[in-house]
Amino acid sequence: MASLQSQVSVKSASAARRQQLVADRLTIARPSIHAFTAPNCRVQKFEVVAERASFVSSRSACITRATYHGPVMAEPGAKFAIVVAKFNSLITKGLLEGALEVFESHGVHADNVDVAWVPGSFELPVVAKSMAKSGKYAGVVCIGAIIRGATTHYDAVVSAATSGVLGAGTDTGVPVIFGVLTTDDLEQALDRTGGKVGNKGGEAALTAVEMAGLMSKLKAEGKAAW
Ligand SMILES: Nc1c(NC[C@H](O)[C@H](O)[C@H](O)CO)[nH]c(=O)[nH]c1=O
Ligand SMILES: CC(=O)[C@@H](O)COP(=O)(O)O
Repeated sequence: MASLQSQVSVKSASAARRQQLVADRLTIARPSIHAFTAPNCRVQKFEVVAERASFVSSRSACITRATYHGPVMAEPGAKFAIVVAKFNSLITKGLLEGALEVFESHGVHADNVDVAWVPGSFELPVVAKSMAKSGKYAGVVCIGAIIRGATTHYDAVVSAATSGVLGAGTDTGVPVIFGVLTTDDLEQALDRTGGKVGNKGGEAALTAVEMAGLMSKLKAEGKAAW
């Protein structure tokens, strides 16, 4: 497609030159025009100087893109699971409360949220994946609090929990949400458990509602594999 500069130059070119440029351009452009003559697409007569603008406007009139968003309210009857680590339970109990409150305020009845307790964040993935694979839940929230200690054990647990929770979702097609704090100290964790940074457990629950609704829409239109 010719640049805007060359289109402007066409106007000032001699008549003969102008005819040649038009012929060249329409030859170049014609295949593109045919590409957008869909049944509902009205192909406008292209005036050479304004050709590019007309082409773009005509093209945009022919795009029928589908766009999907997840909802903020859960579908009626949708069930969710929360897998929560006992380690650092001072924190994880607060994160769990935040998640339960958000589920309740976003259309998920308390009876439709199952809670499974595991020893530590390292154990979150195996239970999360198993529950996701059961097909009983629209989404699974994983809650943990990994707080750095004196050794590199922190890194091992963070890595395992992160990749494990990710895999539980991608392997099953069920949204599995990472509601696991990874902090340098207790204060940072408290700040994210209803403190000045909010409640990350509640945020994870909201993400679960949105993702579950999105997957439901995509599945309904045959656009999600699971
Ligand atoms: N240090 C933390 C742990 N460590 C325990 C592991 O998660 C795991 O239970 C153990 O290695 C046995 O497999 N877990 C946390 O959730 N948070 C921590 O800070
Ligand atoms: C995240 C951990 O595993 C960590 O809290 C354990 O503490 P430490 O490294 O002092 O053994």
